[in-house]
Amino acid sequence: MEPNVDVEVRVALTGGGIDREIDREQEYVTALYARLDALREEAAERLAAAEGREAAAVWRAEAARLDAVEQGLCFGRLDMRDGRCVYIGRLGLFPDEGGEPLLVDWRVPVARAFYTATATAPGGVRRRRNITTRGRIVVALNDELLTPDGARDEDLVGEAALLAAATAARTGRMRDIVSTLQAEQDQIIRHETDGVLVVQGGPGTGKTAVALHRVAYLLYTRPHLRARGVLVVGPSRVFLDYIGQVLPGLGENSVVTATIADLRPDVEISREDPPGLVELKGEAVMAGQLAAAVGSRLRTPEHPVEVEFEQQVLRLEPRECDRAMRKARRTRLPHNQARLVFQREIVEALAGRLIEAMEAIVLTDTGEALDGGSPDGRLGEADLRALAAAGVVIDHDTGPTTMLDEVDRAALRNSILADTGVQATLDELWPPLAPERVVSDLLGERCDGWSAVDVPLLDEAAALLGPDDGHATFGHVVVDEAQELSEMDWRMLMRRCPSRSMTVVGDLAQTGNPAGTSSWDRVLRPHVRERWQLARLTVNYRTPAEVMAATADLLAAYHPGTPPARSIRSTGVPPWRLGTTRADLITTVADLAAAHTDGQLGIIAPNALVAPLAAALALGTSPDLNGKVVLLTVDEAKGLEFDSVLIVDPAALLGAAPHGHNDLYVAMTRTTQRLGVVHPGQPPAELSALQHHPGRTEQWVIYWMT
Ligand SMILES: Nc1ncnc2c1ncn2[C@@H]1O[C@H](COP(=O)(O)OP(=O)(O)OP(=O)(O)O)[C@@H](O)[C@H]1O
Repeated sequence: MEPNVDVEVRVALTGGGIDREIDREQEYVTALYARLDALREEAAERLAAAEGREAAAVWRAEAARLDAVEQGLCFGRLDMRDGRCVYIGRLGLFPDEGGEPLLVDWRVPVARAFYTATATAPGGVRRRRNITTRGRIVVALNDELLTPDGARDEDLVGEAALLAAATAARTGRMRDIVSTLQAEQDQIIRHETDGVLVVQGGPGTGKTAVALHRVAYLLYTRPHLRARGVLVVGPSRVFLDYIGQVLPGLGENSVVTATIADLRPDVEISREDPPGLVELKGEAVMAGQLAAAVGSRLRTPEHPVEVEFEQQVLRLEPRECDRAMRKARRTRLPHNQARLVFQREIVEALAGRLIEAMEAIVLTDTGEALDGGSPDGRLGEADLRALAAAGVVIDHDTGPTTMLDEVDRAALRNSILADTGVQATLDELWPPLAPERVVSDLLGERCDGWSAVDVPLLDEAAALLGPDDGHATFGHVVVDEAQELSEMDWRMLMRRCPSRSMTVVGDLAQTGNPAGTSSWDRVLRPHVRERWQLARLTVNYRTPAEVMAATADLLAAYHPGTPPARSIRSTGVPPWRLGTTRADLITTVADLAAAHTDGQLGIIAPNALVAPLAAALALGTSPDLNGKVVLLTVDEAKGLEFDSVLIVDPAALLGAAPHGHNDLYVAMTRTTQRLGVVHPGQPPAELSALQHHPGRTEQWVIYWMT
């Protein structure tokens, strides 16, 4: 597809015309950087002056924000029909003396037209200009005149700049797209909902990019979120590393990024579960089972319980235990916290019994306690009559009416509580529990390490038991590759986000986790009922049309209702396959990798082949995103992209997991330019659309030629 630059503009921006325009913009951009430098200097001075005081943090953050916008400070300009000219950039800049802004922040309403104005709905804009800079130098301008006969493709704005970004070589780190955001993306970024916004879109439609820009937008427009915190959840550490530069590049350094497992750093993960178990452990019924397991540890005695305290035997009646238990449960506190209520009630009952016994002891007028009567020291009516007859004067008026004051009573309760016999009884009736114990008892497994899917179970147990100091909460949570989360993961995440303000992005056709989802409604409704909305992204900015065409059968077969995302470009290079033998598989991949020179190559292989391939390619078994060749599993490749992708043994990918077809789809859509598939034996039917590469195997370099 040709860049959609209006013909008039092409004419205007050729030869001397464009040079003059670039010079003019350079002057303006230079002035913007001068202003930025002045602000940086001021921030540095203020920081130095505030060092050691609380204000230092504010100035440190400001200095970081100003540093972050160095690249691409200004990237756009709107010429309005009313004659105004608005420069758009990564932050707002004002003249020293105040007045009209020199540069407006991309997040303010006036900047919105830069992303949404079209020839048919220009919104007061006459011309949109994309300004491309390298360092502080203006290197290109792309103009669109928003006249009725202007743009040809109403879906794409700033098309030349967009295509330049889409075809640029990848670096192993995601870049922000603030200068080329498209209208359907902008709409999501600025969506006003307070509830859950789900963004469903095919591969490469910008879901990750949009979610991260939405975070920057929300932090700008809802400043209270800075204090309450924003969490971005991704599928793997590799992925979080891949996206790690985007928010800092947008001036936002305060966001927490984590995988689900990272949210419980106290749990050490040392093993993997088979798919069947992963699926089982991810189901929401596990929460009910854990709650039932905790509840089943309470014991209401059928007969009185005898408690020994300081050589006395006290009896706790079943109804007293039952009452205490009901009172504790009514608090709806977690198990270990409700236990304190139960304990207080039981201690109170025992103390009451002792106090009653003590107060029943009758004193003489000289203050002596009279022994006798029943075994607990009580004197019955008959005893008293006998004593009176014996001439003992009982002091009913002046003698102390109670032996124990409040301090004595409190001391008595404390010593009951501290008594090991009493504690043993309490533990029997309402045992204190630890999450690890509850989970391992329920799973019936030896507790010899945890898998990643145990984490939400442990978190659930921690929440049931309380107090759970191990979890922070956030004002907004972004979930990327959200189709991978199990029902138990969702429960864990919802506990981190009491406000239920979330941006959830994913693609149901890419679900690889056997416990992942095939319905947004099913996973969200239990937590937010109707408070969620669906937005869609429809344009694929990553994968060339030729590659998407090769995935069409796969998508149609397994997700018949899902419309494919439309690629914005084609490369003219068809994806290819190469048959080999199992014996030659590793060396073939190594030869192909050695012949790849143009950009970054991602090799996506079944788990079992990672170790032998790593050895043959002299790579580590964990992916290194800085490498020219990156070796990864499909799980690790989720959300990532490479200039070229080589898929190894697709049949093994298809067969490895219940969602093998989705895994193959994910693997095929990671490329921005070229895709090759190496298969031992016959290719799987799902790849019938791929042509065998005509090249000869001794000329490996041909395979990557475009
Ligand atoms: N408006 C845009 N301008 C320039 N590049 C864009 C734009 N939107 C998306 N891209 C680029 O397209 C690529 C894919 O984006 P992203 O990873 O966010 O897609 P995704 O929908 O999350 O993909 P997937 O589901 O396949 O992981 C990235 O390189 C991103 O920078």
